[in-house]
Amino acid sequence: MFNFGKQTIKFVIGYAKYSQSSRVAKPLPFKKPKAAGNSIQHFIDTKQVRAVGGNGGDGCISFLSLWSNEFAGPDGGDGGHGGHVILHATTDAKDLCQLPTVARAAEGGKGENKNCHGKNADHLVIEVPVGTVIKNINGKVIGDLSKEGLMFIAARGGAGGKGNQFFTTDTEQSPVICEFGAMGEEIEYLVEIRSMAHVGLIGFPNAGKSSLLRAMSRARPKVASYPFTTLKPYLGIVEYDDYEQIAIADLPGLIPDSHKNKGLGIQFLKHTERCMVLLYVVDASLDEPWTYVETLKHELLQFSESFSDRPHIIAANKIDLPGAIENVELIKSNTGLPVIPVSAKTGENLETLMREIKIIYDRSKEQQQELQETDN
Ligand SMILES: Nc1nc2c(ncn2[C@@H]2O[C@H](COP(=O)(O)OP(=O)(O)OP(=O)(O)O)[C@@H](O)[C@H]2O)c(=O)[nH]1
Ligand SMILES: [Mg+2]
Repeated sequence: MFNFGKQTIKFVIGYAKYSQSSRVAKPLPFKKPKAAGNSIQHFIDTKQVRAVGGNGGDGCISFLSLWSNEFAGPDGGDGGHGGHVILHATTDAKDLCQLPTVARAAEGGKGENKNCHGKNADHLVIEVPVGTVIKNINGKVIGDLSKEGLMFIAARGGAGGKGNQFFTTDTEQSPVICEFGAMGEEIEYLVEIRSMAHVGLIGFPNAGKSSLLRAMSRARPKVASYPFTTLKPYLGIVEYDDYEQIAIADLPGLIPDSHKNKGLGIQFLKHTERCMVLLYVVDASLDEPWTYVETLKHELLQFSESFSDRPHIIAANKIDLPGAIENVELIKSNTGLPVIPVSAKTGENLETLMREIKIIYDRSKEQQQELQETDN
């Protein structure tokens, strides 16, 4: 009926044979379990990196010899340029895990005869999160990738060497010299992320910072009744009716002498350096809670003087506990700062706190815009 070619018939027969033999049940193949050892990925926010630019390709010494012209002159081509190492800020990257400890760009290709130019190497472009700061080995800031798309050339590649054709002059028609490709730069950097939160939660351990962030946003930082539950900064986004989104950073707790590396130290405060607003969270149910605010302020100033003029308010947390509400007025009178009594547990007064944050945020945003306009 059908006009099958010879080959097609062979295939059909072969298939039938295969399906007959596959009727025999076989056990499922053994599946190797996944390694459990390194399945946890840590958030990497600082890294020391050695950036090495690619070397340029060497020039070539060559002389052209044609059937009609045995001595047709020098034709050694130039070497290609080495690649740069470039850091590129993008919102796709979340931490510095893509940044290798030694970032080495490719070398340029060698020059060839017949004046062939060596291949220019591709640049090594490494994606880092927006908010990455690049410091030299002495700790001085030399690059700040604060906006999406900004790039930083960490190490330049070497230029390609010239071939002997380049050195031909009126008096020297057959130069036997060429250049080596230049070496790429090799520079060490300290790279760190400064998160771009708008509001930073500052407080003693157990004050209820993580609980507040949980209550205000969809972030789910760990909450527990022991100190130093939060070991790393945690970001949450609060959405408002006007579609404004404010990023709030929950930070590890500060204690007296944190700047002397007590507790978890103060290095994580680098994440608050860009916060527009600081929210001091104090446990209002404790005795003399205003003294905690003074300590927090002192520790912040030990990290950076820039915190002195940062807008800040106090959230007097845990007002559901006995004795807390009486302390609110005392905190106000002792610190002279705006105090908002809240309870992260019951959600009492949270709306007032969020409204207050928005007002201060809007105000400082306007101030920043005015400053930028006057600068321009
Ligand atoms: N009663 C009451 N308890 C609260 C409130 N807020 C937080 N807590 C409790 O306080 C304890 C500490 O809360 P966390 O949110 O982990 O405190 P933290 O400031 O993030 O602490 P660290 O991460 O250790 O710095 C937990 O047991 C919470 O349940 C509150 O408004 N009322
Ligand atoms: Mg916490």
